[in-house]
Amino acid sequence: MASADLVGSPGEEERKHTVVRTSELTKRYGSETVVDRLGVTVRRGEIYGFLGLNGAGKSTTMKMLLDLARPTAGGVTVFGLGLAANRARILPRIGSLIESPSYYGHLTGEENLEIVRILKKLPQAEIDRVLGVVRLTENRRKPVRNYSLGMKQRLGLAMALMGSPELLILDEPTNGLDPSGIQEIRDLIVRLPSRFGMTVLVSSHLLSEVEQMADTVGIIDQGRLLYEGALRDFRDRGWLRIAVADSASAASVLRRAGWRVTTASEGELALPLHPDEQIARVVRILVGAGTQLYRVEVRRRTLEEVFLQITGEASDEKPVPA
Ligand SMILES: Nc1ncnc2c1ncn2[C@@H]1O[C@H](COP(=O)(O)OP(=O)(O)OP(=O)(O)O)[C@@H](O)[C@H]1O
Repeated sequence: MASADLVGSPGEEERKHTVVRTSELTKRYGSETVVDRLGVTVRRGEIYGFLGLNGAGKSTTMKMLLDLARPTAGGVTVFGLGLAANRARILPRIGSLIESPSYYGHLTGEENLEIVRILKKLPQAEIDRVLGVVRLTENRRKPVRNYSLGMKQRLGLAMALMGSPELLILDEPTNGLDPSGIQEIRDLIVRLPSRFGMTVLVSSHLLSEVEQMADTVGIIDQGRLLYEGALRDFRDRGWLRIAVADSASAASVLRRAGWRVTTASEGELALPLHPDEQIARVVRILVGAGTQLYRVEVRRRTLEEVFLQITGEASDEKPVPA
């Protein structure tokens, strides 16, 4: 049975809203499982941040989405079509930048794009368009070997944008760039859905980066999907930090009253975030028990804290109540 057959038959809704869906997607190299029954869903018009430490399986997954690696098991649906049986219909609608861009250093940016243009049978004007999008118009006649790393990466992005693909798959596009290069690439990516109606799947091992670009995040570790959801949901979750003179006795006062409390550090309590009325109750209980209360603050979780918690590396100094 072809692996695509494992993917459920896509309905009209699926076609409309879902651009990529993987089902039980698995890749093994020898005895090593590098992608493990992965089920991700990328929706139309969103920027999906694929986040994981180095070696988590991001590149391998992206290669399977582009038919550059064959799944050991499971399937991939793109634009509502099973990839295994519909490569010729799907792949021309995807642009990609996997690892570092391939270009000829002795040719100019324009000449490199000309090669892609001929391969994809696109009109001449497409070169001008993508050069404009990535802001390389002024440097179009320079040999690429004289480009900065950031310019080379923008050229790679321009190549991926040739022909206005509906889906763009970018593997660590800011890797190795300096802060201004990172900013440039990030700004370009963020605007793609609204400017061109594109859907973007972008991987990163940098939490701060995903946080600044993505609508949805998928966290992968050792080939497994640990979390998939709106980035907003992470930010909205948080906890209360209460600074008191004696945290041990204040914690036992609250626990006796039925509250879930952890001692964040000497002199500090941490509670899950509650609505304001409940915070007022907590304060009343503490003050009523004679606690010296110095400060009550709401702390939002950073993506990094969420990530550390999910990957089981959270330290005890950073309690993250559910
Ligand atoms: N062709 C291959 N043969 C054998 N093992 C491979 C192959 N490609 C990748 N791997 C292994 O699969 C695992 C996942 O690699 P992958 O490149 O997908 O991770 P990643 O999350 O993209 O990380 P990175 O950002 O470091 O590329 C790694 O342990 C890697 O060594």
